Amino acid sequence: MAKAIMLQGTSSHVGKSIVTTALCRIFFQDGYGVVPFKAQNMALNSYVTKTGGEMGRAQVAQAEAAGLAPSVEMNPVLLKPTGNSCSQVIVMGRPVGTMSAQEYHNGYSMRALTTIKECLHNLQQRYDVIVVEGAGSPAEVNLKANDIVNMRVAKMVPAPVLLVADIDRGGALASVVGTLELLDPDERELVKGIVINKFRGDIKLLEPALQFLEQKTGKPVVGVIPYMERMGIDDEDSVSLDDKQDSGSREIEIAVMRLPKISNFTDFDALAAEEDVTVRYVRQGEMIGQPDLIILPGSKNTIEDLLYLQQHGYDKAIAGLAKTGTPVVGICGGYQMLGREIQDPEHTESDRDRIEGIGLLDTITIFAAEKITHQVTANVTNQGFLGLNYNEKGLTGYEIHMGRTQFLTPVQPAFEITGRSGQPAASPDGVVRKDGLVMGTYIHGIFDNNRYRRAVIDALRVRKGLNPLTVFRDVQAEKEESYNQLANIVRKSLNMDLIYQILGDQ
Ligand SMILES: NC(=O)CC[C@H](N)C(=O)O
Repeated sequence: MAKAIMLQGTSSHVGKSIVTTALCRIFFQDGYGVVPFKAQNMALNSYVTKTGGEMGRAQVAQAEAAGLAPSVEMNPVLLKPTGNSCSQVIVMGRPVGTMSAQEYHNGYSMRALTTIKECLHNLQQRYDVIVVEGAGSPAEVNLKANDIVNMRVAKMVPAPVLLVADIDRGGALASVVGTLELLDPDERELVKGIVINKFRGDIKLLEPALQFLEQKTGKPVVGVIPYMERMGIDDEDSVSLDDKQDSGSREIEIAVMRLPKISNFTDFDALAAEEDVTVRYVRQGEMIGQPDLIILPGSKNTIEDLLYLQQHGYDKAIAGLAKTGTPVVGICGGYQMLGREIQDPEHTESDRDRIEGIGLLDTITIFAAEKITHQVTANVTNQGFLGLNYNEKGLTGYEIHMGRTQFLTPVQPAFEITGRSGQPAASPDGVVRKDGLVMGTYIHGIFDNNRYRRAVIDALRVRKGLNPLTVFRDVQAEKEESYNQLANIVRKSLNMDLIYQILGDQ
């Protein structure tokens, strides 16, 4: 039977996910069979497992840190907000419907608890340590009755809890004391320590505050973790996307349209980490400017996001720039938008039956109720995007979509899908427009393919009269390195003896 430890926060975005990831790697380094768990996640930045199940990305990073292949048991419930206070509810990797917040909290969430219990039970049988993550704050007294992710889970496991507070924003002391005050006595009893996260400054100045906290609450401060710059580790939700800094001013500028319902924004992280690339998110009201490439990202609600582009004149701006030679890439929802029309006869995403697309590709997309979620492998043969003549076998990525795209005239596909969820496949994917300036694809994560990413960037360089760069980055190896670095920092910052003692007391 596994031992467990749970990270809960004084509010969202205090850094629970990253501390959970760090603990997963620390226990992994120390030789334990460790597994992450978060009962319910709310995020549009999802991932597709080997068997085609959808789950939150933070648990994927945690699984990788734990040396495991991600599986939906680690995050049995995923809520993907679609707009109008509704979410698509994913249970064990598959969508079970779109529900309003009311329907979910007052009717459905408690039913999901049985699944959550089963997953926990299975993981407890198979691993030595479970690192459980909560969500938001456990002290939302109005939501507590239907909570399936914080204290109810802690009691179910049962797991000792570390309460994480963000000191960077200020108010950390009050939020720790206040959170503990609002918990029921048995819940408060489960909290075994406090973690101060995102600290910058002089620790000497903080020390009296730590003593105060220990005296006031009777709980030990388990550690103070320094503020860490982004370490190339996947974030949980689009709150973090808005915190992302554009990556400086480098030779190649890629403008990514910041759609209100952007999904899978991790598609662009590997581009942003290139030394010669700036990824600039074009937020509402901002100009697109004169980038070297425009990317329309994936979207949980293609029609609403296309309407957003139209309302702000971005559709015309993109079409205008494409006309004067700026290359455009659309990924998944962005690919759908680039076509002539999108139809949603069953209203799977919005109330509209149809909407006119940006019209850069000769395609039409029709939404179907059945969702396609697969990890894919793909080949690319003579891909002429940006005038390249690019060939590579065994590219990897994943598909998450309800829409099916048809070609109105014969087109040059962008990729050839050769495998889906481990089964052989043979189907064309996407389009490269004849002039090589516009490309659409359903494959998320396509720029995580190291050689392909570099080829596209180098083609952009050549268009600008710059020489190609002779660099090769292995983003997967870099990620591994980031988990180790993270673990080193957190190990130094936390009293690991105390954490092992808390684990051992179970
Ligand atoms: N991941 C995406 O971009 C999804 C696009 C669109 N919402 C669909 O389901 O087809």
